[in-house]
Amino acid sequence: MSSSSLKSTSSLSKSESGTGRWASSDEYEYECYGSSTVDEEKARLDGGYIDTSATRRPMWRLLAFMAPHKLLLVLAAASSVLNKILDLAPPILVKWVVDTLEGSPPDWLVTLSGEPGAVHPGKGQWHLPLAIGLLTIAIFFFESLFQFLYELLFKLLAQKTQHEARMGSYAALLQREMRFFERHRTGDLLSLLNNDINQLERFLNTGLNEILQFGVVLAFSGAILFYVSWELTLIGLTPIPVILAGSFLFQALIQPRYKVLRAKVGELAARLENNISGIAVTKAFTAEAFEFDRVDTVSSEYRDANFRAIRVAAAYIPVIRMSIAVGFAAVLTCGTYWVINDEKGLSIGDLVMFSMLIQRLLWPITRLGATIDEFLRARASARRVFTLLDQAPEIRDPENPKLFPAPAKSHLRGKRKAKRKAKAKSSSAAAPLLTSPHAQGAITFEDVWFSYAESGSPAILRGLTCRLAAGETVGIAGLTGAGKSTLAKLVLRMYDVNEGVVCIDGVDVRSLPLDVLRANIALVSQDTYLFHGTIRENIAYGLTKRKYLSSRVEAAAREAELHDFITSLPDGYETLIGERGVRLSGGQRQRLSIARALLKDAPILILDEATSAVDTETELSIQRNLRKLTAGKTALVIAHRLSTIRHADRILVLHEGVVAEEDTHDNLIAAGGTYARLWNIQIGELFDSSSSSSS
Ligand SMILES: Nc1ncnc2c1ncn2[C@@H]1O[C@H](COP(=O)(O)OP(=O)(O)OP(=O)(O)O)[C@@H](O)[C@H]1O
Repeated sequence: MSSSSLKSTSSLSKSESGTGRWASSDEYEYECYGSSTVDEEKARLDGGYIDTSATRRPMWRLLAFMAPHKLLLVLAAASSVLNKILDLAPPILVKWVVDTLEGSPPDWLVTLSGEPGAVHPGKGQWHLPLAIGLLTIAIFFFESLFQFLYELLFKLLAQKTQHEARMGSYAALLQREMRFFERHRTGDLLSLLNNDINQLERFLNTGLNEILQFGVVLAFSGAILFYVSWELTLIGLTPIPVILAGSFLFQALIQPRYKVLRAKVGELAARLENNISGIAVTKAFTAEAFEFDRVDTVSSEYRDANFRAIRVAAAYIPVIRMSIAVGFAAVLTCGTYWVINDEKGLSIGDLVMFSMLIQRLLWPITRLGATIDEFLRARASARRVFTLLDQAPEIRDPENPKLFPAPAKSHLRGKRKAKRKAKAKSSSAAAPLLTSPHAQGAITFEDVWFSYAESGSPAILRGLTCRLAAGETVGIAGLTGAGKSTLAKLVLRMYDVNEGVVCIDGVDVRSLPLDVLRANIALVSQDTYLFHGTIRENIAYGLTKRKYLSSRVEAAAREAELHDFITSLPDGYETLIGERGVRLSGGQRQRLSIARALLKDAPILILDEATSAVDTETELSIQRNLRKLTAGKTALVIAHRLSTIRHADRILVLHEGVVAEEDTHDNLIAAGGTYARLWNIQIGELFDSSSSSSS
């Protein structure tokens, strides 16, 4: 997906800037836990979950989110309303039949027949049965038609919305900076993309329609009932305050339980995802029982959280049913009494219609609990989705992006050259035109301070300054944890510096569009990550078939010393490598990721421990090829094994957050500093290991 399409998808949300606070701040979320204290529970759930406390009115937001499908929503709602109105017609039809049989037909039937006697029941009279029959068929036909329409349209709307919400959330995730992923659990994010979005879909499939139809029933049958007998209506509606009070109580009790439930779903998903990914470690440490217990604990907590919610939900419906039954019984009792005693102007037809309509009004109220239940679940899910959509990425494209300086074109001749020169001169005497999306590759770190934590922890880089000329190959050495990989991450703008500046070709990386910046850098990182798919797809990662040539994929594999291995496989380049490349060895995975970087052919190549897992022979071969691999590129080669970088143009030694030494391998050895000490240790290790193997 291109960055522009990402922008357009995520812009569906009304993006505001994020709050930057994480889970555990929501007291409400944890207050219903009985077995542990709020503080214990908060500590357990601390970190890794989306904090939704700043997101307001999520269901209105959902409605606004569906604005592009306004017409669909209106048509679905109109069909639903018409269906429900027609559904109220049969009791009225029955009343007309009874009234006619009683000798007082409705006015319209009299008008239709021309004279009252024509509709008086008598042997051989077909007017009434035929009119009622035809009307019934017509009503049921349209009722069914509208049912078909609203079901189809609401489901269509649900499908469109869930797809857009999922893609919008995923686009928002793709744009988030590395820190976001470090602070959030993968399982929780997966749960948002799956469970929460599915919850919204479920609500739009059925819940929204139920709420709408309930409103229609309440308005229409309520009006008819009041018209017929306000006394009987009041008797019939007596359970409603009880039902409403029950619903509010239900809402107050169930809402915090659902919040915990959602957090538990995320926690369980995170635990399972983590465990399945780390299955090899679990087996190697025979920690199956340990992991089983850990999952058992989280799954039990999920079950218990569900029980707490179910207990409340299950009690709600029987309580409501009983209060409805009392109201219904009171209607039948009083109504029958009034008809027998000819009071309140109530006919038999009225009473029959009344008892049918009051049922149509009251029974849907028993569903109110389930509908509110679905609504609240959807609201909790919508809140999480909109929280994600609202938070602006910390690392994003600049508002006034710049590009790289255009390379000087010495081949421009004659008039064209003179014209360009004059134009450049008039615009600015010194500043080059920043018009090129392609970098030359000069990298500068100017007095860079950087710390991973937002505050409190010591800085990893403390005023680091260094310059890499375009086309230069620079080795980076230093003790473990010195900040070597951090340099690479800052060039790629995975993080922003706290102070100072990182420039490429003199342009601050924060001024460049992210896709332009990253398109100019090829990275082979310490942790090779391969995707499920074929070897070819992994080498050409991110490129569509139209964009790469098979011959270039194979050339890249050759340069990475992988081609012979690939062709020895029965399926060659089409071999499936399994999830994360599990069917390849560590060294093969590393070589594949080198090939992937070489195919990208970017002006800047970063090799971060790129050969740490390959055998010595392959490493020697890659080293011999290093000049070829890095020809015409700026290469930043990070290595523990100093032999990997000894032929670099220059070597920088990081120590205590700054460049402590900087020179060629030979000069650094001669200087006898940190580098020389590290080199001697490695040579010594080499010597020790070779002498012990020979003895
Ligand atoms: N995402 C992160 N969040 C917090 N601290 C981090 C993060 N990544 C690295 N660090 C810390 O920053 C320091 C520098 O890490 P970095 O990976 O740059 O070191 P390095 O020199 O590449 O180490 P090595 O040679 O072991 O790969 C380390 O102390 C590490 O613990």
